[in-house]
Amino acid sequence: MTDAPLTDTPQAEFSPTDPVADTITLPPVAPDPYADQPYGQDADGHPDGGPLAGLETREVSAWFGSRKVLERVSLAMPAGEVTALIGPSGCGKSTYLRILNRMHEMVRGAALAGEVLLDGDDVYRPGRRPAEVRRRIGMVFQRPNPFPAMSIQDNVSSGLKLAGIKVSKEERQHLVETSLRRAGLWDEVSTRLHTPGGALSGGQQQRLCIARSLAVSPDILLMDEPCSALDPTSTRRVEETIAELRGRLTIVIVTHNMQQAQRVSQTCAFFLATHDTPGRIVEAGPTGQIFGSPRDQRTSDYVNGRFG
Ligand SMILES: Nc1ncnc2c1ncn2[C@@H]1O[C@H](COP(=O)(O)OP(=O)(O)OP(=O)(O)O)[C@@H](O)[C@H]1O
Repeated sequence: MTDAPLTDTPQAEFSPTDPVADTITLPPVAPDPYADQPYGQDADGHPDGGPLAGLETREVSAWFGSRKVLERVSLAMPAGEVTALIGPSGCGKSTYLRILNRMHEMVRGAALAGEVLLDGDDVYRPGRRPAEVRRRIGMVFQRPNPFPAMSIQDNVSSGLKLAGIKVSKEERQHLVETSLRRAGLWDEVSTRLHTPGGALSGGQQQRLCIARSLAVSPDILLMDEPCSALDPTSTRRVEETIAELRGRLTIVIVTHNMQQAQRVSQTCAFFLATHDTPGRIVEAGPTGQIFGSPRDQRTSDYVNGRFG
């Protein structure tokens, strides 16, 4: 947590016309620093490969135009764990999440200051390509967004195409199965991989989107209220998937559901903004502590439903 005066200025400004910022939709990503790395399996053919990566922000501030919406947010999101971001509407949780994988810069007039360290290396380092960052830091959105007319298996492998990753047919089939298994969807769809993604239920579609993100073997998975459009049963299934993924990759989830934050996360950060101050972290720490014995009265009021 930081409580410094408002003296910083934007260190980077972006525009949608920035050719580098546009590369998320322009495969292939070249040169590919991970070209030799097997996707979805380690050297022994087991799912996953490589060490787990953590994420950390230092003094991150953000603006939309001249309006500052985040103030010096410092937070460590431990490798292999689930970190929950909680706080009232408008306090900057989604903006913060989108800063983590360089999606913030896709908004005209957006700016930021501070550092975002993926395994100690700043994702905003000059020369670092946004598309490579977004491949290592995947994102699942509030509303499931599969390609509705595309088959289930093509939905999963579309992530590879978007990232410019070339694999053989056999590797692709293996990856589709591995990703669907890890997303907890394989048993429900293995006999109908050629049917359209749009034919699945909302909860299944969300797990399909998780599988699509997993296909490119990200280090980090960002989830922006992934269950807010789902019924309780689907929500429980997605939470089970999150629990199964824990330890395999690092997850950061925005949620308004306090029970969900307690169920799925090990670390929790409480954000708060007021009408004339930008969003900042009031308190962050082990989830048990944030909910069981918060240090700040505002945290206590929020997690106990007394405001927001
Ligand atoms: N594209 C944008 N252009 C201008 N202002 C924006 C934009 N996106 C968000 N904001 C503003 O930034 C502030 C933080 O918004 P953000 O969506 O990050 O909050 P949040 O905590 O995720 O809210 P919620 O819980 O309702 O989703 C808000 O005041 C919002 O109006």
